[in-house]
Order: sequence, then structure tokens, then C-alpha cells
Amino acid sequence: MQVKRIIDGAAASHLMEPLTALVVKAGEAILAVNRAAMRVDGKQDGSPVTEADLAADRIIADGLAQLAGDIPTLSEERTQLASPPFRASFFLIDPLDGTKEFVAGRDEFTVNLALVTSGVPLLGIVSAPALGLLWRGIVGRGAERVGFDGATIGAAEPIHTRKLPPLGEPWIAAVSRSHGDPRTEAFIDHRPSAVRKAVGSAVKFGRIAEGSADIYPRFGPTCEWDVGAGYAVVTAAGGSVTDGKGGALRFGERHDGGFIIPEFIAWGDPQAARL
Ligand SMILES: Nc1ncnc2c1ncn2[C@@H]1O[C@H](COP(=O)(O)O)[C@@H](OP(=O)(O)O)[C@H]1O
Ligand SMILES: [Mg+2]
Repeated sequence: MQVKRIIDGAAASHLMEPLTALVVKAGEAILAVNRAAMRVDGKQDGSPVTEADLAADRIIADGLAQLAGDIPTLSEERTQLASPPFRASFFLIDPLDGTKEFVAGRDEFTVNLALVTSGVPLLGIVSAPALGLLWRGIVGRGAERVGFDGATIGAAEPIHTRKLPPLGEPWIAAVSRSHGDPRTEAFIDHRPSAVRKAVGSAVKFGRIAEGSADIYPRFGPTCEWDVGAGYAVVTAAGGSVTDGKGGALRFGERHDGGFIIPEFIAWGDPQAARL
């Protein structure tokens, strides 16, 4: 029987640099694709997939096999190969999050990579290749923002979420540019002084983690690979990510092969979750 590996925070910290290099390499492959000439296919769920999604997925799959081949992986582009539930540690990957942004020629798309242990994201990297910026963190060990140019990775800068501004002062709600929904709108409408900021993909989690946005509510469905890496980064930076009612989220544990997260809220200031 295969021994299932449990990666803790200390072991995860040894993986952070090689995983960062891998995510940056996947981003280079995405940027190398000519968006004007590429083919855009539709997936069964209606979302687009391009050669860039597949190229990034291949690089990450090969890299993870070399780096930690005994840890299972769940990728958006390879769900048929996954065998949930994942009880120990597994990698959770969205090789190109915000494909609609990418196809539309905008810059807010990301490579998301999380290491989940016992149902909870522990390590996360959210990389925005076209912005030359990534956000990364390990829960309990802090979060960082790192600039990069091609394969050259700059110095890491510690980041922290910010406290919710005092009552009456404006605060920023990050919202999807491509997938609005009425319940998210109502949630924000109920909170006075909230200013909406449309941001594509998991860049929203990065903005919460660095303290330039306060809340990212999402009352429409996303998938576990859209959220796992951002969950770890925001939590490591001092925030929290909950279900729509403030309860815990779990990852990789569903038996039915579904990976939908019906709703979640990322909070920069965990105290604000009580608002
Ligand atoms: N109805 C739905 N069901 C599942 N996931 C959805 C969805 N609508 C949007 N998403 C997810 O939201 C992501 C885009 O986020 P945003 O709207 O914040 O830019 C998409 O990621 P992909 O681009 O990787 O497919 C997609 O997976
Ligand atoms: Mg996605």
C-alpha cells in the first residue's frame, strides 16, 4: 500500500522556492502564446480552454512529478486523473485562472498552485505573469509578494492584510470582472461605504493579502482550484477565507468527484467576518 505523505509547514517551506520557479516557468509558457492567433475551445462546463492552459498544465505536471512525485495532484485540466478524496497532502492547481481575461487580451490572469494538507490549504502561490507579480504564503509562516521578469525572480517582500477601515470610511470589495451574480451584489449593497473594484482571476486574493482590498465575496460557484492557493495566501497574510456563512471550507474531500465551492468570502480582517 502506498504511504500517504503529510506535508507540514516546515516541509512546505523547503518546497516554496522550487514551486515558485515552476509557477514562474508555467507563466512564461502562457505569455509565449500568441493570443491573437490561438484557438479557443469550450469545455463541457462552458468555460474556455486554450493551448496556454494546456502548456502551463504540462509544465507544472512534469515539474511536480520531479519535485514531489509521491504527492497526488488535482489540476483543473486533469480532473479525470484525480481520485478524491485526498486524505493526506495533495497539490491543487489551476494552470490558467481567468482564461476569459486572457482570451480578452487583459492582464489579470493567474497560475494558482496550492499544497493542501488534511483538507486545508497550507501553501499557496498565485502568480500573475502579465503583471510580473506573485503572491505566496504558508499558513502560520507569513506571506510575501515577489516581482519577476521572465525567469528572473526578484526579492520577496513581506505582506499583510489590512484592518477594515473605520465605520463610514470607504473600503474595497474585490469582485469578478467576468462572473457577476445578484447575491454577491446584494451582500456588498448591505455594507455601507463598500466600493467595488473589478479584478480578474485569483489576483483578487493577492490584493486582499497585500492589503489593497478588504473583502472578496463570491456567492456564485467557483471550483476548488480557483480558491485553494488564494485561501493559503490570504490566511498566511493574516486574513481568512470562509464559506458564505463564516464557516470552514474543506478541499479535496468530496467523494462525488465534484469540486465546486458554491460560495465563499475572503476577508482581509478576520474581525470583519462578524459584520
Ligand atoms: N458557474 C461556475 N462554475 C464553476 N466555476 C466558475 C463558474 N463561473 C466562474 N467560475 C470560475 O471562476 C474563474 C474566473 O474567476 P473570475 O471571474 O474571478 O475571473 C474561472 O476560472 P478559469 O478561468 O480557470 O476557468 C472559473 O473556473
Ligand atoms: Mg480558474
